[in-house]
Amino acid sequence: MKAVRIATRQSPLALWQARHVGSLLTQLHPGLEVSFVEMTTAGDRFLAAPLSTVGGKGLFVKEIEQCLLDGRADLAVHSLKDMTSVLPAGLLLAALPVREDPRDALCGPAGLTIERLPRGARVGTSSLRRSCILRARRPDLEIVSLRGNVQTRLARMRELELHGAVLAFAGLKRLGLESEIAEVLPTSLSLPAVGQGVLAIQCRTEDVAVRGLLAPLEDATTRVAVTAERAFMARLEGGCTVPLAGHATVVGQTVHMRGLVGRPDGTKVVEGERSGPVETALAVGDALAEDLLARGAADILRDFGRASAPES
Ligand SMILES: NCc1[nH]cc(CCC(=O)O)c1CC(=O)O
Repeated sequence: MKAVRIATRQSPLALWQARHVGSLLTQLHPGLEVSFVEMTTAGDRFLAAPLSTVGGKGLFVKEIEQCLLDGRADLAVHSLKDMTSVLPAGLLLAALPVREDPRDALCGPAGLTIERLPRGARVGTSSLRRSCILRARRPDLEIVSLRGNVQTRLARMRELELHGAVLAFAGLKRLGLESEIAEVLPTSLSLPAVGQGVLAIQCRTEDVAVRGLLAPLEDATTRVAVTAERAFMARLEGGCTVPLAGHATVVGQTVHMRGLVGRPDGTKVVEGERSGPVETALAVGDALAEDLLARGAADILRDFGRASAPES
């Protein structure tokens, strides 16, 4: 292959991620020509409405996938976190590179921590998961909805004079915005979203040439963690406007996963964990979902689940 076209959204984070994969590919395959097909997706066009009411996280991904299916591009780079558990026929996640730091980060003035937020502080986030987790820990906090790309959210945080805002560490790091971070939240405090920090490189299943180019970017450990996390999400997606968190790590030959389902206001949180050999990653995620369902997640899904998926 002499040239590949990479489909991407036009947000600064999406462009950074696509260019990053483009440069990894040219390092691996000297002489390969890389070009970019930049798209504005429905998710980018309806920024004013809460994501859960305009069709969910699949919105950022569907048009890019159609671009691949139509042959207008050869591969796409997504944030795995933005992808639903079912992929369209004919496409696959050909490579999952080494995961970036999956933790959430509290942005705001230096020295700020979740513990030090004053009573009744106003904290920005666009995610049901982050709202639920914050409120469960600090019921006095007022959660203010922040939408849009990373820079837009930080600008809104200042405009609205919020005390702070919670964003993904990975996105801030990629954009060189680490100086905005006051506290990186441990996963024990803020359990990450399924797939957070992982880049998903997608192509047509039948395109063996592109699959060959992408193969060296694959990280086996990331694949194991993602397999557990996405099995967990798939089992729970029946009610997808519900706060959901799931994070797996691999130590030696064991995959360990924690998961959480909660009420949006944080008044109830069902949490659990599960471990098993790496070859059983799918069963680990699935069994953890079953366990949470049996211990109260099914009630939460029944009360708060709707047809569309939230941003996580
Ligand atoms: N929901 C938007 C989104 N999708 C992926 C990331 C961060 C990068 C990643 O998780 O890989 C972000 C920004 C955020 O949540 O702050």
